[in-house]
Amino acid sequence: MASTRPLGEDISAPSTPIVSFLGPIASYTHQVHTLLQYERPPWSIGLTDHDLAQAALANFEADQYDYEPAQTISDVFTAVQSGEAALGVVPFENSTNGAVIFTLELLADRHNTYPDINVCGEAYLDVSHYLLGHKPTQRNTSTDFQVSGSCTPTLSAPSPVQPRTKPLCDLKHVERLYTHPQAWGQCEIFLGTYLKGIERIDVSSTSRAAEMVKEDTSGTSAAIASSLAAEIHGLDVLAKGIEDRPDNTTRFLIIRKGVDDKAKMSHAKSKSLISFSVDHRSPGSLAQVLESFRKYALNLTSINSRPTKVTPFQYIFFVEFEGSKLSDPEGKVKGALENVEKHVQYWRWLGSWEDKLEREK
Ligand SMILES: O=C(O)C(=O)C[C@]1(C(=O)O)C=C[C@@H](O)C=C1
Repeated sequence: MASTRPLGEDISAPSTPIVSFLGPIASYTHQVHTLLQYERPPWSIGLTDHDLAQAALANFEADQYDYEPAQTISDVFTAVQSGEAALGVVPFENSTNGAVIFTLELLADRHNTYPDINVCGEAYLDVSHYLLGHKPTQRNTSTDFQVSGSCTPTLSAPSPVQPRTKPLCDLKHVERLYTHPQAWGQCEIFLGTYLKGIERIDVSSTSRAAEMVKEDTSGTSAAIASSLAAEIHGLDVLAKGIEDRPDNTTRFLIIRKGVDDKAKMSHAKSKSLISFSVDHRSPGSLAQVLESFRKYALNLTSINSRPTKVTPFQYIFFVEFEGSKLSDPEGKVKGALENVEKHVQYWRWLGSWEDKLEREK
């Protein structure tokens, strides 16, 4: 996608910086842009896939970047660490289903594969999942197609939770489902009501799931993906808005290589992320790390952990807090991090960026 031109001494440097995202196009990572959240806007009809990719990531000022789909989240990290991409977009957490462990695993960086990766931004995207596939043919249509939209009360579950939506057609022909592993947990009520027991196959992204359903000519596969993926792949919409909660939102992190010098001048409300490990034999060591933030009145916004993979049941922790290491006029972040350092075996600052969460007033 990108053309090249000499830039200083590095003749291989691309002329237009690249944004790497989890592809293929029409993944949610690709749609970190409000215009394409739910429907493809009228102006986009007739655009090529490449044009769409350009438009969808307009969060990054579309004309200033080229956008390149990566096959996995780790490919996004590799593209940024190698300098091939100027920025990368990776999912970090979902409001219904929690942390995206693939991204945490990469941020844990146990073998120092991504020493220069730095989080420089975040974006929130409302995620509405569609069930995509092929409408049943006459051969596999059930004659008694009815959808009540209600779960049958049983002795163990006398008041089952109701799905928010009903299928648009009979789903009896669906024999297998594809999606990104993060999406199952966002649609459990619908799946448990209408597609209970159907085989689930994990794939690298929701848009790849849609591609695979398109490739399966038997018509018996379905994907959980975006409405944009339905349009791009010409798939039938079998159900709309199948997520369990109307406020289903995914938070994406924007990563870059090295620190953004411009961020040093920012006075915006910020967040920062660190990773660390503590000596598990020493009681209270984690509490002492967390106490550092209380001492400097820095609000914590998330805590996660992943196994160290050195000793079973020992963890690498991730703590996110309000405040910026890059713009810290009162020295609160500096003070807290100096304190953290006293109580950890190892720690790493992973970045500070502008807080984009719209909080309820
Ligand atoms: O598969 C995609 O479309 C993605 O962008 C990944 C991803 C995720 O990993 O959280 C993003 C948003 C949805 O929550 C489901 C999947």
